[in-house]
Amino acid sequence: MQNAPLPDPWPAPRADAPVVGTVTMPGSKSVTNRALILAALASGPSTLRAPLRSRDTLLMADALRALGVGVADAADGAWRVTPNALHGPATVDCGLAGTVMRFLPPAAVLADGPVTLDGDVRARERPMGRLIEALRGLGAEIADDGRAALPFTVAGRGGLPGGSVTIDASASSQFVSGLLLSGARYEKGVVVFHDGKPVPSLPHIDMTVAMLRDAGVTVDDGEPNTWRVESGPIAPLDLDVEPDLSNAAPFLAAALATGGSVTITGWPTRTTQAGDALRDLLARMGAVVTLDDRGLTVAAGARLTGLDADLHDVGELTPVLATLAALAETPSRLRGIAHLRGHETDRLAALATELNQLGGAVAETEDGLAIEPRPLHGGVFGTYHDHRMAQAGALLGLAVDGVAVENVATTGKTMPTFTDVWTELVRGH
Ligand SMILES: O=C(O)C1=C[C@@H](OP(=O)(O)O)[C@@H](O)[C@H](O)C1
Ligand SMILES: C=C(OP(=O)(O)O)C(=O)O
Repeated sequence: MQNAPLPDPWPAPRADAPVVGTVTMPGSKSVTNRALILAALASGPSTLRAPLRSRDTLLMADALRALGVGVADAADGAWRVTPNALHGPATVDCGLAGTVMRFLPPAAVLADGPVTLDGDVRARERPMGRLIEALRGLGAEIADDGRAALPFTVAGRGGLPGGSVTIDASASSQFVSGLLLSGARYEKGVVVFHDGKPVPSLPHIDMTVAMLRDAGVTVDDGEPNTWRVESGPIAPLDLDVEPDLSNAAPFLAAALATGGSVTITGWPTRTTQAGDALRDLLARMGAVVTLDDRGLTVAAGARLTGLDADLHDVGELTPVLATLAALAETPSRLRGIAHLRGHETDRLAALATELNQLGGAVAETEDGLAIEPRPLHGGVFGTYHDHRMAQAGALLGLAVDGVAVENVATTGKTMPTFTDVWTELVRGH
């Protein structure tokens, strides 16, 4: 049976007691979409167990299917991916997924015909130009309408010379990850040099490198800002997808916003996921953090203090951390996150606007946010098609009367079960 559509705006549940509970997160978006690309380019069929099924990953699966790859549901919930020579003509809907718009074009150059990519209205504004230029530098032909953004058409020729390329990846680490993920299938492999302001989200590039190595690809990342991928086969994957640690952020923050305690099951003891930084960041805000056999438990400490942190490496945690900071006892300063202006929405502007509208004192700085705690009041929290803004609104609603989240369904970008899991956690059953 189909679930009833969610009300819009969605009245966020208010916590009338400390939030205490255990949550099992669905699979990681970043791992799932990397695994899909690698499996599509591998030398045999792959199995991806417990993959994330959400808008971003279903769009990636559909994109690969459009190119001739088999992505089939297995009885145990796994995805079986059967690679194939990639075919064009094909059209790809990137939605608002950075991982689709940045990981798919470097693979589409291997198709034997044209591949046209487009996405949501906002997707046409997300940074793409440097990646398009880099692919052209490696021998690809790409036709755009002069805006160096979506929509554009990759003239697949069944292969790419590859070689060395210099790219300014300061707008998104995904430019580098995209080139590395497909680089082993280029005739000369790929060497990517970054030249520009520091690359954000480096743990995500580490994840790319680790997953390539697990698939038998030789990668040298020993020099800063340089990544070398040797040409060669990609071994089939047999992978258990880790839980999504970034999507765990609002659930863990719920404990701190309400004086409670939340456990996320299956938290990996070793991971390249950026969300692992929550252990340190939440502890710096006063949480008691325990990683043991049950998973990761975050419990409220004596005080919820503000945070002074550089989030350059873990920018996707910002909407939840900024919202928690607005509920803290002392001011916060979040730095190193100018690139968030090119995310699902301009997240710095969106957070300042929405928190201030409910009584907050949030100022945009050149590279982040300055947050002064203030008593907040209810109202509609706008989300700008941004799943993490919707999570932020839900978090605020735990501690502030009368918060309603506009278009909470946008959480389906990475967690279609968000409102169900959230409501169950808050209600305690
Ligand atoms: O490669 C990835 O899976 C991601 C990289 C990061 O992108 P940026 O480097 O554009 O911030 C991150 O914010 C995004 O949520 C996922
Ligand atoms: C920045 C994000 O997504 P994307 O993969 O679309 O860039 C995010 O999930 O916070």
